[in-house]
Amino acid sequence: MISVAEHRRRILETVRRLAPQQVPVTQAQGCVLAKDVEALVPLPGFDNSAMDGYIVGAADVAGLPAPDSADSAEASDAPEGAGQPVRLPVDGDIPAGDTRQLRLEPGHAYRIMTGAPIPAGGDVVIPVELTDGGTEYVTLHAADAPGRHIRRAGEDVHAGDIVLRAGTVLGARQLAIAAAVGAGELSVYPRPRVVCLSTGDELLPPGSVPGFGQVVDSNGLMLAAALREAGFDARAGGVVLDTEEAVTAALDAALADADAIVTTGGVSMGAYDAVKAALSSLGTVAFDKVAMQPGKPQGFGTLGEREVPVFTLPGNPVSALVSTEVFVLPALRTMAGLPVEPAPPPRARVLDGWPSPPGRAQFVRVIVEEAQAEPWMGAASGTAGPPGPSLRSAGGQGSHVLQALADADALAYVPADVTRVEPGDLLGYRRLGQQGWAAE
Ligand SMILES: Nc1nc2c(c(=O)[nH]1)N[C@H]1C(S)=C(S)[C@@H](COP(=O)(O)OP(=O)(O)OC[C@H]3O[C@@H](n4cnc5c(N)ncnc54)[C@H](O)[C@@H]3O)O[C@H]1N2
Ligand code: MOO
Repeated sequence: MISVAEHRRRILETVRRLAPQQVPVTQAQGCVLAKDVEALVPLPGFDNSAMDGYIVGAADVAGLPAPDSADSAEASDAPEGAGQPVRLPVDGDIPAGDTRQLRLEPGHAYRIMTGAPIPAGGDVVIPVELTDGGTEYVTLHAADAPGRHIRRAGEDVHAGDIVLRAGTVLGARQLAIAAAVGAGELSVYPRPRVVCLSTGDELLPPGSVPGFGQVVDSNGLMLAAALREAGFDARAGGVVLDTEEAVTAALDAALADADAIVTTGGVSMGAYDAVKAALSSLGTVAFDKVAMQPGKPQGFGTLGEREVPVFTLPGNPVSALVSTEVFVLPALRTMAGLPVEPAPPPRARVLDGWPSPPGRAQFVRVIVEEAQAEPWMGAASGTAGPPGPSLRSAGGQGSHVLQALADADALAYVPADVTRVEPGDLLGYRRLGQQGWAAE
């Protein structure tokens, strides 16, 4: 038997980051940038209005009171005539998207909308609330200092600025700035494409009601979904019969476009273990017993000229998912240019206890009990944080037990030398089905 760490090391020493590709900015979500993104244009791209209102020259509104003093203007000791409303002719509307390069004449106004370009000669925007809202003529009651309510070209980003650095993971906010500064395509490490093959004569496609001796292929669906949840382009490749020929043909077909292949089933000691049979004469896949529960029978190697990594996982559903979390996801993250693990695993105290097999690391399906369900916006700043969460077993820990797997929030890790977990013990755990990677 080899250790979990040894098997992981062998996998991580074999897989390589995929070659960078140019992809449209609309398809780059979740990818890691391979090159810095430089702004083609400044942000904002032009001086524009932050309010719906009127754009006027500073000299025309110099005598108006500031908005917050408008009500008390008459009582002030301002000179005669100061504070009186100003009436200006309105030369037209400037809506957002107006590409005319307009000039504002002294003594005139334009009605202007939020986001619309400021005409030459315009100094200050008077929000519509401080006016009578006129369209031919407008009466203005108050005015701010010049520049107010104008968003200046380049105040956010200058043309030529690096807005995103190579290595950044492209999430929603990063995609927004890349698109805003005019990027059409980005150089990224692509998301690995993965095919998940389910081997077994007993398997029926999802949607079937199984008869005696039959089992629905839940693995293909589950693993492809888990990999997609983690940000990869995974698909279930369907059921493959337990013959060497069927497995060889399915692997050949998957090799056409997959960057990695995951199989489940057919890797233990059975007389019909077709995956072992097919791969013994193909590629570099080696089969090992790994000191873990569940997930003991494992195979890994590469296939074909592109040296596509192949993970042959055990067929028991819990074993397949645990193997995916422990071996497949770190490998795919490496191929995608991401850190091997999304973040250091948190640790929490165990509420109950359970036995753990001697000499094997145990991956336990657990419920994470939050100590305090406080909405994040309700937390008062400057006070001591709430106590951390606790862990309890999600139920049956057999490698066929789907209910506890479905109910669990996380996998807790019990080192190989521990034979019993006691209430109050501290265990590291990893949330299941969670995204949210941090860039290095
Ligand atoms: N004599 C021994 N027998 C077994 C050993 C061993 O060391 N000596 N190891 C056991 C362990 S541990 C595991 S894990 C399993 C792994 O077996 P295989 O990878 O060969 O998987 P199968 O035999 O094909 O299936 C096991 C189990 O899982 C169900 N299964 C398979 N594929 C799917 C699927 N796509 N969706 C849902 N369920 C699936 C299958 O029906 C079986 O019940 O071997 C032990 N045996
Ligand atoms: O190792 Mo198997 O994966 O326990 O059931």
